[in-house]
Amino acid sequence: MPARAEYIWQFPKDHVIQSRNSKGAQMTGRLTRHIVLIGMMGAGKTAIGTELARRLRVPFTDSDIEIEAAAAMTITEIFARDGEAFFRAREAQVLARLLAGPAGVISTGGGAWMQPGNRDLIGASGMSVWLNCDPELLWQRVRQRQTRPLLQTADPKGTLLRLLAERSPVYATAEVEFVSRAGDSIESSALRLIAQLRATDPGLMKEA
Ligand SMILES: Nc1ncnc2c1ncn2[C@@H]1O[C@H](COP(=O)(O)OP(=O)(O)O)[C@@H](O)[C@H]1O
Ligand SMILES: O=C(O)C1=C[C@@H](OP(=O)(O)O)[C@@H](O)[C@H](O)C1
Ligand SMILES: [Mg+2]
Repeated sequence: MPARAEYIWQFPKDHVIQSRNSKGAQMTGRLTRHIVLIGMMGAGKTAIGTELARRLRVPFTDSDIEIEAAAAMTITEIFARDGEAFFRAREAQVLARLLAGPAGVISTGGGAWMQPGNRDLIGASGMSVWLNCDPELLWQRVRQRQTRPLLQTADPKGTLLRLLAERSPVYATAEVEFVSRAGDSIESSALRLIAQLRATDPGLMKEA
């Protein structure tokens, strides 16, 4: 039995177990591996991932939401109190735990794919999908919200563009690239993504 703090990070909380159980019957046999959404802040990993899982009737998890639940703190509070390195360690633990669970849609935080260990783990049991998004569209989506500590700088747009430039070559190593377009709704993006995933891997979704 791990110490209490490790237990909280590495194992699901009760509500996660229950939501998985209640959806388990629907889901069994439908996805042969996880669909793991990666990409920049504002690309729509959380929004499109939620809709994708709803349409596929598979469990949806988001590593940021899981971290916040385990810590009983917001991402902003975790960064402020414990720093980015602490957050990255927790993120890796949470991802490992989600990847060990039943196949579903997992939305990651924008920095998760930058860690080689995370990429290896995701590749072992999931299909990595890069939500690629135009820089201006990213900025329009993230500028409204103060929930991303990495963008709390004197020049948040410049920071976003710098991070995007640094990260894009690594994001591009994902198995699938999905281009998120300005005119598309979340719903139409999810439908287009399902079609693309089916075409990429016909064995990914098994009919129930
Ligand atoms: N077509 C779209 N695809 C994705 N997100 C969209 C779209 N249109 C509007 N949005 C909004 O943009 C934001 C995307 O943020 P989010 O899903 O949190 O991205 P991420 O998890 O990648 O940081 C959300 O507020 C979402 O409602
Ligand atoms: O890009 C990043 O390094 C981060 C992205 C955020 O998630 P979203 O990509 O869902 O906004 C969150 O994990 C944290 O603020 C760090
Ligand atoms: Mg998100």
